[in-house]
This record gives sequence, structure tokens and C-alpha cells, in this order.
Amino acid sequence: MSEAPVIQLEGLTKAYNVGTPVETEVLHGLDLSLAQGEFAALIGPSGSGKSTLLNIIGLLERPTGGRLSIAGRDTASLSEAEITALRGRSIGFVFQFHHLLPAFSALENVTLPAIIARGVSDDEAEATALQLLDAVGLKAHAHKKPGELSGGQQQRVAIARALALKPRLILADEPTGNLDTHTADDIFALLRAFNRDTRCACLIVTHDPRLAARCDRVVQLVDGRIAEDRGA
Ligand SMILES: Nc1ncnc2c1ncn2[C@@H]1O[C@H](COP(=O)(O)OP(=O)(O)OP(=O)(O)O)[C@@H](O)[C@H]1O
Repeated sequence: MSEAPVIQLEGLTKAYNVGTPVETEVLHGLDLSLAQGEFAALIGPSGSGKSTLLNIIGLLERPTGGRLSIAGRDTASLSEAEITALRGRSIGFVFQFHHLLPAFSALENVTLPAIIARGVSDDEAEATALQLLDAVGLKAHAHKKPGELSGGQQQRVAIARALALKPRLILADEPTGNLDTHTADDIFALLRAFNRDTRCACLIVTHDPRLAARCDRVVQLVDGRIAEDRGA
């Protein structure tokens, strides 16, 4: 039996200020499918719609038109509660401004989503989190707060947090954008290793041609349209 694509878009559009005299369409009928295990870059000039598309695929914003299925579920008919549940169950986010909770330790930042979103017990969440912090090279820093960690270390905590929920899909928005080349390579290698080990699909927005060249597939947006889809 073939698996449903993790992401499927058909004729997807997004407009802002819908119904007003200055409605602007920023995504113009996109078709895109990403299978389990695929590792893809999303590239394109500033303003081409990459973040908007990532937010829609991440179920943080609704499309204006077309179809969006995530993990085989058509999202159009889902209630807000069902959307939230699907997002929590299926998607891990690694964003540049990683939204770690400053008052909590690295360990707590990784455990809390599993406890809150999944109802996992404290002990089980902590055991998983420690394994993940070890895997990202931060076991010794587990009890430090984000403000006591470097940018690259904070980004690794964000990756551990995303992976703690064992998502089928990882969405990363410029995950290495503010990091030096060496740390960026480490972060990229981590994402790649988890993609290989768990077959989670990854879609990574990047302005870095070096990183895009190391993805299996490169989707290029220009002016809200897919201009190129290499390696599909
Ligand atoms: N909330 C909003 N309201 C109105 N227009 C918006 C909104 N969010 C984004 N846009 C517009 O949508 C277009 C695409 O923006 P988006 O942030 O998705 O581009 P991007 O490719 O991610 O750019 P960058 O690489 O600079 O981050 C831009 O023209 C932007 O001004």
C-alpha cells in the first residue's frame, strides 16, 4: 500500500485583505507534493512567499483557496480544534527565532510540548528529552536556560524540542540563518540524520545556496509561483 504524501497542495492560493479594495494574492495556485522521507529546500527571493507557504503548510494560517492535505487529511473541513490536534501530532517546527521559553531550562523546553500536547507522563517526556539533548550534543547543558546558551546551542534545543514529538513532518524556516558556517553545518547534519533515521519529511526554507545544494530536492518560489522543482 502506498503512503499518502505528507504534504499535498493543489491549486493553493493565499490572499491578504480578502474582500477589501486592496486584496493582494501572494500565492497563486501552487501544486506540490512531498512524500514521507523527502528532504527538500524551499528557496526564492525575498517576498516570494516562502514564509507564507510554510505557515500555511504548518497549519498556522489558512489558505484562501485550493486544497491542502497534511499526512493524508484534507484540512478544509477540519475545525480549529482538529487543526490544532493535527499540527501537534504531525508537525515539528524549527524557526530561526526559535521561541524557546526563556524562564525554563533546555530540558523543560523540550519536555513541555510532549507533556502538554500529548499527555505524556513527566518521567517519560524527560527520558526522551535527555536522549534528544544528548543526540544534539547538549546533555551537559540540559539545566541551563536559553539565555545561558549560544545561538547555535539554542537552535539545537529547538531541534530537540521539534523532534520530541516524533513528527512526520519538520518545517524549518532559515534554521541556520543567524549561525556561523561551522554551526550551520552541524545543525543541517542533525536535521539530515533525523530525516534518515525516522523518515520524517523535511521542508527547509533557506537563502543559503550551499545548504540547498545538499538537499535531495529544491523547490523554488518566484512571485508566489513554483518556478522550479529540482529533484522531485
Ligand atoms: N500578514 C500579511 N498581510 C499582508 N501581506 C502579507 C502578510 N504576510 C506576508 N505578506 C506579503 O506576502 C508576500 C510574501 O511574503 P513572505 O514573508 O511569505 O515572503 P518570503 O519569501 O518568506 O520573504 P523573506 O525571504 O524576505 O522572508 C510579501 O509581499 C509580503 O509583503
